[in-house]
Amino acid sequence: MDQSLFHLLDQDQDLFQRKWTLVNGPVIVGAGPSGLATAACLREQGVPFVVLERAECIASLWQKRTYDRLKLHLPKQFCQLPKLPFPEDFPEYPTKKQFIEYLESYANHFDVNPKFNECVQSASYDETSGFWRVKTVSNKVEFEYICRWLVVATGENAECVVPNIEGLAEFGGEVIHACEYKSGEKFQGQKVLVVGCGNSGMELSVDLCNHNASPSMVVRSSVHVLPREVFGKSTFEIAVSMMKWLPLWFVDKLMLILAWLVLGDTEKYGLKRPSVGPLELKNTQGKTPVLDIGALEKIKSGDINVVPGIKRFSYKQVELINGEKLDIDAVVLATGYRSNVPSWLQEGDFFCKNGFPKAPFPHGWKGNGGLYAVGFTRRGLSGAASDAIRIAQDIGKLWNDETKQHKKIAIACQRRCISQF
Ligand SMILES: Cc1cc2nc3c(=O)[nH]c(=O)nc-3n(C[C@H](O)[C@H](O)[C@H](O)COP(=O)(O)OP(=O)(O)OC[C@H]3O[C@@H](n4cnc5c(N)ncnc54)[C@H](O)[C@@H]3O)c2cc1C
Ligand SMILES: NC(=O)C1=CN([C@@H]2O[C@H](COP(=O)(O)OP(=O)(O)OC[C@H]3O[C@@H](n4cnc5c(N)ncnc54)[C@H](OP(=O)(O)O)[C@@H]3O)[C@@H](O)[C@H]2O)C=CC1
Ligand SMILES: O=C(O)C(=O)Cc1c[nH]c2ccccc12
Repeated sequence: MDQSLFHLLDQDQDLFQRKWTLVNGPVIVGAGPSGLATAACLREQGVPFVVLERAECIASLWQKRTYDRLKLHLPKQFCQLPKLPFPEDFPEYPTKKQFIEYLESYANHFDVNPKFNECVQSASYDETSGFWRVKTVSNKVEFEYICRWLVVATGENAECVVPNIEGLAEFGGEVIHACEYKSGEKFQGQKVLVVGCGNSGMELSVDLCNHNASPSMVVRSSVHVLPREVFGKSTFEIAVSMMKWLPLWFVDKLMLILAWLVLGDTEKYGLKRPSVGPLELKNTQGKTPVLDIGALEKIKSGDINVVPGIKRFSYKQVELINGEKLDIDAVVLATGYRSNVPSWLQEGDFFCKNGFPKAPFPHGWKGNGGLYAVGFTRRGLSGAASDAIRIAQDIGKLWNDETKQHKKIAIACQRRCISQF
């Protein structure tokens, strides 16, 4: 055993109570697209790894916490993971079911077998030994993994944001977060308040209309709505192509002109635009523009009722900041997600309090002491794919160097033993 590990064992009696594993290679926390992509790239280089996943399946965000009608909203070439493209017969915008099928076959193809139902409780770096200690709990049993490299792949959407709005506890009707919403079927005939107007709020409002419910959607500040396509071509793709030649601010201006030509003036319908352009806002604050797939039409027709911010809830009612009171049967909180990294990673240099790396893109993938982050660049699946490639290359090189050194030491020891006989 590596001498430095004795130091770890000496200082912690607890370790003997827990089941512990010395991992040859990195531990990857999270088996979503980011964790799977990193694992696949490591597999290609022959580097062993362990993937820890709190759920009982891969891609739990997609399998457990998204609604039925969900489709990828960027064209498929921007959503595939490294080294294995989507099947050719997939449509331009794969459905959630197709995306999950792809991820399952991706994990099988690269022989990625995560340890399921293992929620990472803490991870800390031991300076003296240069090892990470990753503690998990599974069915009340504690496990510990000791490794040289730690890859954080728990995602930008690890936990739901549930705002504390006055009176919500007294509301009396059903209150769910968007991550629990599957379909509008059970809301048929009901008046539903959708809080939030990001992609979730907009798409759930459309789904509610399609199931004969009456949604009112809260827009408390501002939102950029862009058409998903312009003259049959993906708006996102157009923006990516233009950014090769033009500065971001200029592409933003062109996007807003295109949006105005296709959608008209959205402010007329209560959808005030932010003062910062859509791509700059995504890059600087992580706020994703809405790619419209039919919500705007339903807003224009009045099927989706746009309302301002909330003052307070009372029994089966909401009071808005303009003093208006609405009778409602249910509330869907489409109020977004957050990272959970600060709750388990005991580290203060690399990650901010908000659970995202401190260093701006493209520097936020590698920290000190063998720490890595994949999927935190606010660039969706394509951002996660490029992080994964970089991280696997970096770890691959270090792992190969260390493995060669260990082999040399082993051979030297063997020679010494032989010469002593
Ligand atoms: C509704 C929705 C639609 C989206 N659509 C698109 C799209 O079309 N295109 C696009 O590019 N992006 C899209 N995104 C962005 C999304 O972030 C990515 O699609 C993708 O899921 C990110 O992958 P990830 O692996 O980084 O995170 P996740 O998919 O969230 O995976 C993280 C995994 O880590 C696990 N985990 C978390 N904490 C722990 C812990 N403490 N211990 C162990 N395991 C843990 C989770 O259970 C989860 O399985 C969408 C997001 C949402 C919410
Ligand atoms: N088809 C697809 O591919 C889809 C992709 N997604 C992606 O998932 C990610 C998360 O999206 P989403 O779930 O929409 O979350 P977002 O973070 O994008 O949006 C949250 C919304 O909730 C509002 N909000 C938060 N708190 C309150 C409050 N107290 N009162 C009123 N409004 C509030 C925010 O308003 P404010 O701006 O004022 O803070 C904002 O409008 C995004 O990256 C998105 O693109 C989501 C759905 C579908
Ligand atoms: O859907 C998401 O959450 C994404 O992050 C995808 C995405 C990455 N960059 C963008 C820019 C504009 C719209 C969506 C995205």
